[in-house]
Amino acid sequence: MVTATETPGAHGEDSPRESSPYVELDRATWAMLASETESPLTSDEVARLRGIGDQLDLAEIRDVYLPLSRLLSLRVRAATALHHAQQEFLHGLTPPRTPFVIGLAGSVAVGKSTAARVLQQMLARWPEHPNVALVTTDGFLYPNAELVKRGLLERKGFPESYDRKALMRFVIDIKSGKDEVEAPVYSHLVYDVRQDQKVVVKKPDIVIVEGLNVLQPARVRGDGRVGLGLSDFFDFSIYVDANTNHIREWYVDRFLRLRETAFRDPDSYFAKYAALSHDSAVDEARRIWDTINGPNLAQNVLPTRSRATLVLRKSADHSVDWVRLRKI
Ligand SMILES: Nc1ncnc2c1ncn2[C@@H]1O[C@H](COP(=O)(O)OP(=O)(O)O)[C@@H](O)[C@H]1O
Ligand SMILES: CC(C)(COP(=O)(O)O)[C@@H](O)C(=O)NCCC(=O)O
Repeated sequence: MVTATETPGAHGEDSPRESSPYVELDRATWAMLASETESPLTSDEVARLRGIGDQLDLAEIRDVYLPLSRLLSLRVRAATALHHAQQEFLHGLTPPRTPFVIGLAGSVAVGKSTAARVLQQMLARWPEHPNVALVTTDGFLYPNAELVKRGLLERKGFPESYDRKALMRFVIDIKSGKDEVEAPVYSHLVYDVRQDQKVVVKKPDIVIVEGLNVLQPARVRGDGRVGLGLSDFFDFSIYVDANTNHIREWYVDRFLRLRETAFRDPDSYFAKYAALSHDSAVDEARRIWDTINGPNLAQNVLPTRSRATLVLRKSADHSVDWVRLRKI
């Protein structure tokens, strides 16, 4: 028997206490949901998936990601059955197959990319859906030259810094079952979109779309009409969450580590920071956080959390403390 908090309770703030659409489970209760399933990843594989500063070990895989991959696999199977039933009803008016699309949102430096890579690997081990693609939305940022033209270079990551039409087209093409869909690629090293590179998604069973703003609702147009938003095409969505003060510390710590590694590359946009003293580097990282990533989190990212099907809440050491699931 699994016992859980019926309302968002101490951690939630997104809905009234009665008839909450959410159920909140502490880590131990969530872990029990997959207690009889064997973890498909070895400790070497887990080490390869770990991002800078992330706390990811076999216990995290077993307690947090195994129940999630079971739940997702169950939902993929149900979605496939529903698609087939509807296709029969519509006499083939719908595409013969449509991938299961997972949106994965959260702040800069919260560990979205590690969570997405882990899920990709774990979901690919299920024989029913071996082809799991991962696409990050940073490829859809406008190139720096265009951001400069629009006066948006200091707003990288804000909703308006993306080519939202192209991102929407990409997800619609994926959901329409196109055999091959291309996405642009962003390089953190050069801090810009790579004009010479593309990622090709071929006949995927599952696509994970990871990015800051994937849960943003559709915009109201000038004439008052509301179109479709990206998340209207998601079969499931995940928000990676943590206390904002912790995320700010993780961002600064990561900046200091990158200063010892990636920033040393002469091609790095941040090469100018490699020579900074420790204290000046901390000041610079805090400045970037306090002027760009922090305000974007508060104004655009965090307000979308209540839209997620699942919230993974991390504690100060990066391990997931509790999980909140939309139960209806
Ligand atoms: N300036 C940088 N140079 C090299 N790699 C970076 C830089 N900034 C971020 N990264 C890497 O890019 C990935 C995505 O980072 P980010 O968008 O902050 O999302 P998250 O930390 O939630 O995965 C991470 O693996 C991070 O380590
Ligand atoms: C590239 C990002 C906007 C993240 O994009 P995402 O993949 O979430 O769409 C972000 O990592 C970033 O570079 N922000 C700008 C400020 C900074 O350098 O941290």
